Amino acid sequence: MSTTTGASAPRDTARANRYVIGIDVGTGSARAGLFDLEGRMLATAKRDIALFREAGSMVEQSSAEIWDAVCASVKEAVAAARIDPASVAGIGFDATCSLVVLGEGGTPLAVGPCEDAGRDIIVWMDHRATEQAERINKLGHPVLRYVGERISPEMETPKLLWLKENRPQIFDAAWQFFDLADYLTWRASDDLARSICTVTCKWTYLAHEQRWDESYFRKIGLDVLADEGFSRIGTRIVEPGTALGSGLTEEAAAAMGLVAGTAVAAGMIDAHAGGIGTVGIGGEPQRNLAYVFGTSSCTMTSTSEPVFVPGVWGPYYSAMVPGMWLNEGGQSAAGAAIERLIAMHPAHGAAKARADAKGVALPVLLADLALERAGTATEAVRLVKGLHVVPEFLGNRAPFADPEARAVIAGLGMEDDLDSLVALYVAGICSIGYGLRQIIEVQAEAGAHVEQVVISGGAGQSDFVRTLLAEAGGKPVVAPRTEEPVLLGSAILGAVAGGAFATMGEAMAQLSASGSVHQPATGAIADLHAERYAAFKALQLVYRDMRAC
Ligand SMILES: Nc1ncnc2c1ncn2[C@@H]1O[C@H](COP(=O)(O)OP(=O)(O)O)[C@@H](O)[C@H]1O
Ligand SMILES: O=C(CO)[C@H](O)[C@H](O)COP(=O)(O)O
Repeated sequence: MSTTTGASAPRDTARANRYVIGIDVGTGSARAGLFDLEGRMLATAKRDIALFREAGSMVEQSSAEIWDAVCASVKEAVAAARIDPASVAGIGFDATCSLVVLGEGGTPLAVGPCEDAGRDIIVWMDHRATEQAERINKLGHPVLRYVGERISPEMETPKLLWLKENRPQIFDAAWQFFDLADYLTWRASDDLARSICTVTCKWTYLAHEQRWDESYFRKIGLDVLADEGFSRIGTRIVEPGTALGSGLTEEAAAAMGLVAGTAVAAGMIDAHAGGIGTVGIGGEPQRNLAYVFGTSSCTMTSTSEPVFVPGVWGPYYSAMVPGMWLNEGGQSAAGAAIERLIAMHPAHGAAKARADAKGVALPVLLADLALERAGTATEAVRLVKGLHVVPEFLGNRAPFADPEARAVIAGLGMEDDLDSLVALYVAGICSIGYGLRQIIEVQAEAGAHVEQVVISGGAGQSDFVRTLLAEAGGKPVVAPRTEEPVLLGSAILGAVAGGAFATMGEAMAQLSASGSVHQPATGAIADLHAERYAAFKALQLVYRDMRAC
């Protein structure tokens, strides 16, 4: 699928007819967006990518498939925009924080028991390393202060430990372990540099001290990585947006339909690219909480000084906005939780057929139906009538850092009609908003205050969702001007690497702007959300106490 828009040429002649490309690899798809140097997207293209699930919370992907999807998307976007490939100043990559395992010469290695080398990625949402994470947490090493006190099984060191303990032949044979974004920049440029963003947020690199902590690796049982001088996980750590190697290799350029030597930027995790594409709004990143609502959700808060919030990842130095500290929260399942919630309802099949016939995704159809039935997005909460959801199907990422938390649904009846499915959908979206509110409150108590939420991600494109999040979450939700803030964030990296802007700060300030603003609820609707938020917290708590039996 690709789309083109008929934007007029940029006013600044030095910047006219020069373009940048952003690539975003989410959980479900790889996408490329081609932007001019005023932040307008001229074309985009997308390829879906496969996800393989196995018993034991295992979720795997293929790096070769993802690379091919990236190249095909770039080629299609460039062709759709009808630009001269030589006018592309730079290319940036973001991706989910999944672990790629490659053997000598870059050959894929099977990460799981199915022994399929076509599955060489342990996906971020894979919880196979929960036991390893728990063991690491019990050791209480000081680096854990910089991951919100508790390492998550979604991070890379527990996953590496799992590989070493469960698939030692693969662990030993591995030539490089990459975060997915770093794998992509290596494929593009042949440069093994890692991004500060990936290794600080997911691998325990201490960016504020510019070092790995050897004692951590030794203490948790990954001493071999320290013995090797970290050569398999990264010895050159660079700022996102740094120009890598000599730009695109001949091979990568041919696969993408671009010119060899085109600047390739050190990349970022996808949520962080969403942050870069949005927090520059208003010129004061610390006022804005970047909320990236896709398969998962991420809350990205920037501060000048480190703020330690137990249960919220970080503080990470310079991992998103250069020179600022980052706290990262959110939920492991957000869009995925809504999908799971509605899939359980008896009317799901019929509703899905209706959505397919209209050519829209089911959550989009349900949002339209809720709006139709309620009259306004604000009134939609009244459709919910006693239905409460805690959507923690894949644990609580923040503020409890509890991967074993589970979802609660209260108030179900025998209804099997479309209206009750619509109500369940609305209750689910409200609960995503209550989870956001809980993180904002806990962070504020610790000293990280935000004034507004700037939204990105696939689910964040819906005005209905934005309004409900503002009303349930209790903060204004600002939609960026661009319809693709994550792709824009990634393109900003490419623009800096290509020399179109001197710094990330300059590029962010010039290319991000706000669109619509959705205000928190007032009056009776605010009271209703306050009551429902209290119910959300009560259910969360009561289930935590009873889940062992
Ligand atoms: N209106 C909506 N309401 C709820 N969820 C939505 C809506 N639109 C999209 N989504 C969800 O957003 C997710 C896709 O977002 P996207 O950012 O493209 O995903 P990713 O980058 O994780 O692959 C899916 O889980 C999808 O169901
Ligand atoms: O952990 C994360 C960021 O730190 C993300 O949740 C992960 O990368 C998946 O992203 P998405 O929901 O966009 O597919």
